[in-house]
Amino acid sequence: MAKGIDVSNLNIYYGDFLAVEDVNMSIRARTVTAFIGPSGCGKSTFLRSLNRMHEVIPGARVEGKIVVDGQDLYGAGVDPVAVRRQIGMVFQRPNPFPTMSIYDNVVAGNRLNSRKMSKSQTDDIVEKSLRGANLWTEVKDRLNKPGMGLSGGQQQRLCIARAIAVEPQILLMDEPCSALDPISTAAIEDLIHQLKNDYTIAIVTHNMQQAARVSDFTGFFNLKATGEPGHLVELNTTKTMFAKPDNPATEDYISGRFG
Ligand SMILES: Nc1ncnc2c1ncn2[C@@H]1O[C@H](COP(=O)(O)OP(=O)(O)OP(=O)(O)O)[C@@H](O)[C@H]1O
Repeated sequence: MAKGIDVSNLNIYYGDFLAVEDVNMSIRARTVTAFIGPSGCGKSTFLRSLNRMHEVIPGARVEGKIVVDGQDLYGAGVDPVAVRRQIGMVFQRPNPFPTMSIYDNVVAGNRLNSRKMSKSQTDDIVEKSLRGANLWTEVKDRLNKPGMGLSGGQQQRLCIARAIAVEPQILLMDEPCSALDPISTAAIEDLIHQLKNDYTIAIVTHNMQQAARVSDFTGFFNLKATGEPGHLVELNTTKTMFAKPDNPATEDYISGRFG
C-alpha cells in the first residue's frame, strides 16, 4: 500500500559538513514528487535520506524526523534494512546484477529477504513485476538470459521490476533517465505515470521538462551561497511551480536565469 512521507526539521550531514538544512515537507501518497535545483544543492542527498541509504557513507548522519505511516524511520530500534525494503530505490545508471539472469535479477531482493517461495510463487512475482515495469512482453521468452544483455532502457525497467518485486510502499528514483536515450526515457516516464496508481514516487531530475511531464508536485532546492547548505525553497503543485511559483528564486531557476 502506498504511503505518504512527512519530513520535519531535517538536517543532513557528511561528517561535520551540513549538506542540507532544515527540510520540512509532506509527500502525498500515490503522487509523483520531483526534486529540482542546481548541482550540489543536496537533491540526491535528501532522496537517499528518505530510505536510510545516506548513512551507508561513513560519518554520514541526519537530525530530524522522517515519518511514514506513523513511524519515524530514524526512531530507536528501527531496522534500516526493513526501511529500504519498504522504500525502494532506482539509481541513475541501470545496475542489474551482472552475473544473474533476467529472472533472478527480478527476485534478487525477495531472495535476500529470505522469504521461502515456491517455484510457482516466484514465477508469479517475476511476471507481475515485469508486467508492472512494462517489460514482460519484451523479455518473457528469454527470462533465463543475462540481465546485462538488455538495452540500457530495458535494464532500467528491469531495475524498476526488481524494486517493485518486494512490494515497497514508496519508490525513490535518482535521475533514472539520465543515462537513457529519448525513446527509453519516454518509456520510463510512461511507466512512472502508471506506477503512481500503486506507489508514492519521489524523483530527482536535472531535466525540468521531465519534472513538468511526470510530477504532480515539485520541490525546488537551492544553495544560499557556495559552501552553504542546500535547503528547500518551495514545494508546490507542478502546475504552480512552472506557471506562477510563490518564491522569486524558483521563478529565476525555472526560467533559466541561474543554475
Ligand atoms: N559522499 C559524500 N561525502 C561528502 N560530501 C558529499 C558526499 N556526497 C555529496 N556530498 C556533498 O553534499 C552536497 C550535496 O550533494 P548532492 O550530490 O546531494 O547534490 P545534488 O543536488 O544531488 O547534485 P547534482 O545535481 O550535481 O547531482 C554537495 O556539497 C556535495 O559535495
